[in-house]
Amino acid sequence: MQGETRNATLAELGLTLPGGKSQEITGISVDSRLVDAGHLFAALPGTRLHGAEHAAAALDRGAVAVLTDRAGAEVARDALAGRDVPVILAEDPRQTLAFAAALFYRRQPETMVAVTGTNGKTSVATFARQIWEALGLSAMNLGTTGVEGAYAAPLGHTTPEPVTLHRLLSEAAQAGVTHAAMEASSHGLEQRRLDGVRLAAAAFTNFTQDHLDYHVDFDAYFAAKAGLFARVLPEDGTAVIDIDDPRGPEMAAIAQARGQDLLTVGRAEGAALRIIGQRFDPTGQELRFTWNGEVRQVRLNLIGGFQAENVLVAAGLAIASGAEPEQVFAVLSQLSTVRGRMQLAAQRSNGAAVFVDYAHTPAALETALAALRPHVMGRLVVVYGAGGDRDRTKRPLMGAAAAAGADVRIVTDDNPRSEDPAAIRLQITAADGAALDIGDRAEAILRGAAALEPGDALLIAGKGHETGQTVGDDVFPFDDVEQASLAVAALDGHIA
Ligand SMILES: CC(=O)N[C@H]1[C@@H](OP(=O)(O)OP(=O)(O)OC[C@H]2O[C@@H](n3ccc(=O)[nH]c3=O)[C@H](O)[C@@H]2O)O[C@H](CO)[C@@H](O)[C@@H]1O[C@H](C)C(=O)N[C@@H](C)C(=O)N[C@H](CCC(=O)O)C(=O)O
Ligand SMILES: Nc1ncnc2c1ncn2[C@@H]1O[C@H](COP(=O)(O)OP(=O)(O)OP(=O)(O)O)[C@@H](O)[C@H]1O
Ligand SMILES: N[C@H](CCC[C@H](N)C(=O)O)C(=O)O
Ligand SMILES: [Mg+2]
Repeated sequence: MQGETRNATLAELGLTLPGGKSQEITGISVDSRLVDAGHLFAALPGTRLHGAEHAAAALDRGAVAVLTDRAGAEVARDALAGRDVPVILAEDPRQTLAFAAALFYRRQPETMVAVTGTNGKTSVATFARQIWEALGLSAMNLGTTGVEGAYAAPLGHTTPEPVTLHRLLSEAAQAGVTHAAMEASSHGLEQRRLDGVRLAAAAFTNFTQDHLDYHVDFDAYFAAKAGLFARVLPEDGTAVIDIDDPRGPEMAAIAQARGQDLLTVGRAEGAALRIIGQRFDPTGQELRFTWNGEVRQVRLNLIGGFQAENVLVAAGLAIASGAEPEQVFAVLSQLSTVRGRMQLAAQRSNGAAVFVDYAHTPAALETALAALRPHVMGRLVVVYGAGGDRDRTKRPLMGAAAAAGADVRIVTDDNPRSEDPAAIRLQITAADGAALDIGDRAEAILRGAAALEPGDALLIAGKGHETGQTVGDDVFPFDDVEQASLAVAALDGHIA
């Protein structure tokens, strides 16, 4: 289905031309290769080049107007010379583009929320969608796992660029979606990709090191995330902040300085949604929390202490955007995890559980194992590996994390890509000498599941939701969740 596209004048998109001239456009493109006749070409400064270098190509493909900055106009001077094409100069063309795209595609789900933070974005956005669905609303989430829920579509980015984003929001709204939760990646915020979205509430989960290849330093990375509250969320919006994170109070202060309402989450005293107790069992946890001082208790069929924080942040977003708190708390027991993130994939007939998680860094493996431990009375078994053609230094660190966190370890292949798989495994076992080395991932999973005694649990780490294994240039179908079921069925004689 097409979004509510139309021909629009630049003036309708908030783009004024010198001399009050008018120009109609049929679409907007940020990439010259995607320009069609009648498009506005947004020539943006990039990390590798200025989009204005491709202005000539965009015009050849039929662009009728160009949006850029001063530097871009300079770059495109020759290309534009002699062509009667209006150029809109903007201080911050990415933000101008975001606003123009919002006006061009017009419709958005009525109630929109966004979540930022280093970890937990996909989980929070998914839980928010599930809460709304359980309340009978037409809802979706948008992010790393694509667009999911009442409207579905694949995505290439966690936070898509504004043209794609607003086309999807418009299509979804037209399909009847009224509630949407989106992930705000730090790249997306920095590049103003979601500046045109009308948010009722926004959330912050936590802040740890990541993406320092893109942001110049830690402070710049924090500033990008803070932009969600300092710039994107309007003053009448509500900020939902996890104040347990060391940077949470700073984020809350930024929101308050804008006059936004604050809904705090965490274990810390004073949190509006405050975790006061958690009891873990093999398939989930009992969560005790207070809402404005009043005690509640709910069952969460979710593994990992941190999921309670994600759930309460999602509940905070639902409440902040208009849902009835009592109704929200009543549906929390129905929430299920994001695919491939601490997902219960199968269970042996002796009760031992098999989990699949996407942990593919030393810190993530450490966190995943530590989060599983309180759920497990017996031994923790882990099947893990490391991808080829990726950071080699993480391999021994992953070995050390597994050795420290799990009782029984099997090192296997992840996505070897162009590397020798056995050599990758050796670099891991260098730091985990007691681990078994079984290259074939299906066999490793079978052996891991076979080792499970009552009360034990198996974590299959590294590939999460992935559905293929890349060996050389080939991608073979491979799904950890499916392999876990097959292994358990083979061992116990039934499909789990
Ligand atoms: C680092 C980064 O975010 N780059 C984004 C940025 O591209 P860039 O600045 O590198 O672009 P460039 O290659 O220098 O080109 C400059 C401009 O010229 C245009 N161009 C380029 C070539 C051409 O022939 N014609 C043309 O018009 C490009 O579309 C671009 O607008 O602007 C482009 C258009 O908006 C984005 O597609 C591109 O995302 C790239 C593909 C990307 O991989 N981004 C990742 C890192 C990202 O955004 N990830 C986050 C999540 C991260 C996480 O949490 O894990 C996400 O939200 O997905
Ligand atoms: N609140 C949290 N605190 C600490 N770790 C978390 C939290 N939530 C999730 N994680 C860890 O981060 C992993 C990824 O979770 P999720 O996909 O929800 O995060 P994300 O922010 O969307 O990540 P990405 O930037 O990769 O899309 C989980 O598998 C888990 O190990
Ligand atoms: N986005 C990450 C995912 C890694 C997942 C892991 N299964 C691997 O293949 O290394 C990367 O490409 O480095
Ligand atoms: Mg994500």
